[in-house]
Amino acid sequence: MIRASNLTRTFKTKAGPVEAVRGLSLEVEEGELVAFLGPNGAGKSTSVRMLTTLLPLTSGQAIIGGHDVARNPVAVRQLIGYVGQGTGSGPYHRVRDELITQGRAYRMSYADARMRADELLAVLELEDQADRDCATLSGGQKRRLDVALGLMHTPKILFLDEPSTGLDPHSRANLWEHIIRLRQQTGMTIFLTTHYLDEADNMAERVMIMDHGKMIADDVPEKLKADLAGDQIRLSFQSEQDAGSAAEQARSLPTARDVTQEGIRLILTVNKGESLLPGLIHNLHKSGLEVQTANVQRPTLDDVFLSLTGRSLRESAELPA
Ligand SMILES: Nc1ncnc2c1ncn2[C@@H]1O[C@H](COP(=O)(O)OP(=O)(O)OP(=O)(O)O)[C@@H](O)[C@H]1O
Repeated sequence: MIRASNLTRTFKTKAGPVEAVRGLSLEVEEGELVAFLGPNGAGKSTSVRMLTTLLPLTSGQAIIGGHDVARNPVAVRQLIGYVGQGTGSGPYHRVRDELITQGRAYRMSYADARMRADELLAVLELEDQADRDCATLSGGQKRRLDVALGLMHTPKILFLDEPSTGLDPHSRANLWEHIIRLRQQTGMTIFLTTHYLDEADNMAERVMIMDHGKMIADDVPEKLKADLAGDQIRLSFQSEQDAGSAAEQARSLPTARDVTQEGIRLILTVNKGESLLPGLIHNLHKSGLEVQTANVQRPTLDDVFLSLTGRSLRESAELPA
């Protein structure tokens, strides 16, 4: 559905060229929900804008639904919906009218546009707001309207650029409920960029991580976490000496990637921590080492980014509170 090979985009600025995207290749199949993650300035928006025909490519090729974005942008635009970072609605227009105007821009008849607008108002639970000015909507309602605007022409692929940034947790969850329901109903392909690691982790079937204009990881979240980060088993002992002896024993485990001792505490980075823990405690007990406390921490996508780049995505993304 989406295929990009070797995409680059260089901006000319007074301070010199900025290589925002440096050889990006990716593939997204029909019906997939893919999240594009990366810190500020990684090149996510620039990539999405190229894929959606909004920005010319410096080099490379992008094919969307069989159409080349550079050669046949009109056909691509018919296939895709794009919801950008800023709100797309005019403040003094009524919500339903705004949707109808959008439909008319896609050459729908007034009757069809009106019907589709009412359908989307229902799906996105904006019926009660239909006759209100867009300016009076809450942040969450505005974002839902933006999504509805992007869906007026029934696109096969929806691009969402940071759809939930700035929304409170309740509105984020609500927006996601709507997006997931829409997807279940239509089987739409969804490509989104986000700063929210939990959102990418929970919602997306596949996560692509971008850094400095390049793709540095592309896989299902569970696999990225297992392969690149691993679980952390945290144990504590009665004495530093016991922790030291346990560390020695733990280092001989074939699946232990890292063993760190901090006083009476031991941190093991391993594969499949939960299934390893009971046997580990049993073996330590047999050696006369009593574990006082034990827990397993599952990795996050931030741990994946950290293991790939040595930086925390959370910090470099300057997340909103
Ligand atoms: N029109 C432009 N002119 C010059 N530089 C630009 C332009 N647009 C983007 N850039 C630069 O390209 C790089 C990538 O920007 P882009 O907006 O694609 O990143 P991003 O990953 O989407 O970041 P964010 O998460 O902050 O939205 C940045 O260094 C940015 O300053």
